[in-house]
This record gives sequence, structure tokens and C-alpha cells, in this order.
Amino acid sequence: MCENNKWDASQIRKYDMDLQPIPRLHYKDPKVDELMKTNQPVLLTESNIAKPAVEKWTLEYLEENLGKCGHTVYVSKTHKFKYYDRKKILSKANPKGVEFTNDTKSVEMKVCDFMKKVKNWKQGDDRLYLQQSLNSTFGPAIVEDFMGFDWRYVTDKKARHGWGELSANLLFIAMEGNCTPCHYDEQQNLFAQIKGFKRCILFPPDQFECLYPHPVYHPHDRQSMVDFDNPDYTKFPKFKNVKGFETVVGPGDVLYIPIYWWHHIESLLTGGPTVTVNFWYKGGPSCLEYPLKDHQKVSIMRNVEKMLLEVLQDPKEVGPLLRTILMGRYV
Ligand SMILES: O=C(O)C(=O)C[C@H](CCCc1ccccc1)C(=O)O
Ligand SMILES: [Zn+2]
Repeated sequence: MCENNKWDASQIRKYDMDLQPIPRLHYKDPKVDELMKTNQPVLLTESNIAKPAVEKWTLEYLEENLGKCGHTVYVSKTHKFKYYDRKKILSKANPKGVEFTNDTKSVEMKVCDFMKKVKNWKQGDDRLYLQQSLNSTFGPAIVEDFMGFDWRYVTDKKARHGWGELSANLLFIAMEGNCTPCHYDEQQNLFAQIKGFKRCILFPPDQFECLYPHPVYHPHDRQSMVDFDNPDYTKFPKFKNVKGFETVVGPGDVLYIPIYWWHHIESLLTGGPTVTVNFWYKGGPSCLEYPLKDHQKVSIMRNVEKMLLEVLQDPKEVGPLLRTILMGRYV
């Protein structure tokens, strides 16, 4: 998997799972559209999608131009930054506001403070991960670079593959070794790597049963319950059968992460901070044609869970009711 020795295997974490390589194609290769049309991941090389950023966004440049306002920085005691939707704590599904355990907090931080803490980081310190949507609060230089992205190319892909509206461009600045554990998003994603290298492990939506997502109402909704660093095969027996795809993205690479595909993303263990910009597009109008595609089944399962929660109110009722519906009847 080593791409002309810009990194080596000692920089990626070892997991015991069957992983095949994600195809790497020149961004103008017509095979790119064949894969995107069927929601298959593909790594695009040589693209100009975020060219100005690849050329100019050093950490110094970013510190200089990201503006003086605070940015969203996640803080974690471990290398894992498991996304946590606080809005789900106070939902009607959890009327007592039961606080779920969570080792990732989010704080507002100035870029200069973020950069200083990253530079002076030592073993045992909390890890930091800046995750901020790119918007007009950034300095004019960043806005100008952003306007210089290859919008013709990405807009062509959006139209050609029936994606919905561009919902966000998120800027990620990670410390080396940071990891975003396995989760899926309900968005099509063009993941443009700017600085440094990230190892990406992807699983198709049909691996749903092997990856055991948290319940929909849980703050860790859309995230796998399995800890890749220490999988509990008793609680999650099917995790043993998981079959994934992997690649390492470097500066200038763009990884297409199809909607509902699971992805685990880690910055290489050494080599310094990494910078990524993603392009999230809402899913297109999913007309249900049969046989249903796996991501459509995930969407239906989510709607059933949400509806049951709505009517039952108490999350503890959802499991038993589903079991009652299923037991002995749909065997
Ligand atoms: O671009 C993507 O979809 C990624 O997963 C990139 C990932 C950070 C995502 C953080 C996050 C996870 C869940 C909900 C909202 C935000 C990384 O690169 O570390
Ligand atoms: Zn994601």
C-alpha cells in the first residue's frame, strides 16, 4: 500500500481485518464516473479540486489567515475522537437528560493557541483536533484560495451523479496519530487531503450487521460501537467477518467516500499535523427502486428507529418491541 515511499507501514495502526485497496485513478479517468455512479469509493489523483490549498496552506499560513475568532477544537484524552451529538442528550428520547459518558469535549480556541498547544504537545497531554466549517469568518486570503478550488469539476460530479446541495466544507487540522473512529455520514463526500497523510478504512453499508452502530437516539448515532483498538468479539461477534477497503491519502489526493459508507480515518502516527478539507453533499432524491440498495435499507432502518422512539418515548422500550415483532415470526 506504500505510495512511492512517502510513508511506511510503521506509521499506521495495525488492525486484524480483511482490507482490500481502494482504486487510485487519475481524476479525469472515465472509470471514476463508473465507480461514483454505483456509490463505490475511489481515490482521485492529480486533481486541482483544492489546488490553492495544497500549494499554500502551511500551518503558518493557516495561523496567519484563519482569522482571530475562535474555532471549534475537539479535545480527547485518547487518540480517538469519537463524534458526540450533545443535542441528542436533551432530546425527548432521554427526558431525564441522562449524561452519556464521553471522553471527547469541544471547546472554542484561537488558532494561535491551538497551534501553540500542538507544537508543545507531549505524551500524556490531551490531544486536539480542529474541525471547523469553512465560512466567511476566515481571512480574505483563505476565502480567495477557496474560490480558487476547481468548482467546475465538483459541480459537474454533483450534477452527473444526482447529488443534493453542497451542505458544508469542513476544515480538519489533526495532530499526528489522531483517529476518527468508524462511522458513516448521510452525505456524499469528496475528501481533499491538503497536508500530511491519513489512512482511511472504508466499509460498504451492507456491513451494517458487522459494525454494530449505536442506537439512532444515542449521541454516538452513526458511529460503530466496536473499539478497533480492542474489539470485544463476545459483544460484537460479527465484527470478525468485516471486510473493508483502505487507502492512504496524501497532499493533492481526493477520496470519494460514498454516502452511508463507513469510514475510519487516522492521521499517520508520525509526520506532524495533517490538514484536510471535505466537501459534503446531501444525498440525492432516493427514489426507491427494487431490489433496494443497502444504503437505502440503512435509511429505512433509521426511519423505523426514529418512528418507534417517537411513539414509545422511552428508548428502553424500542429493543423489546422490535424483538416482539421479530421473534418467531420472521424466521
Ligand atoms: O469527512 C468526514 O466525513 C470525516 O469523517 C473526516 C474525519 C473527521 C470527521 C469528524 C466528524 C465525524 C462525524 C460527524 C461530524 C464530524 C477525519 O478526517 O478525521
Ligand atoms: Zn465522516
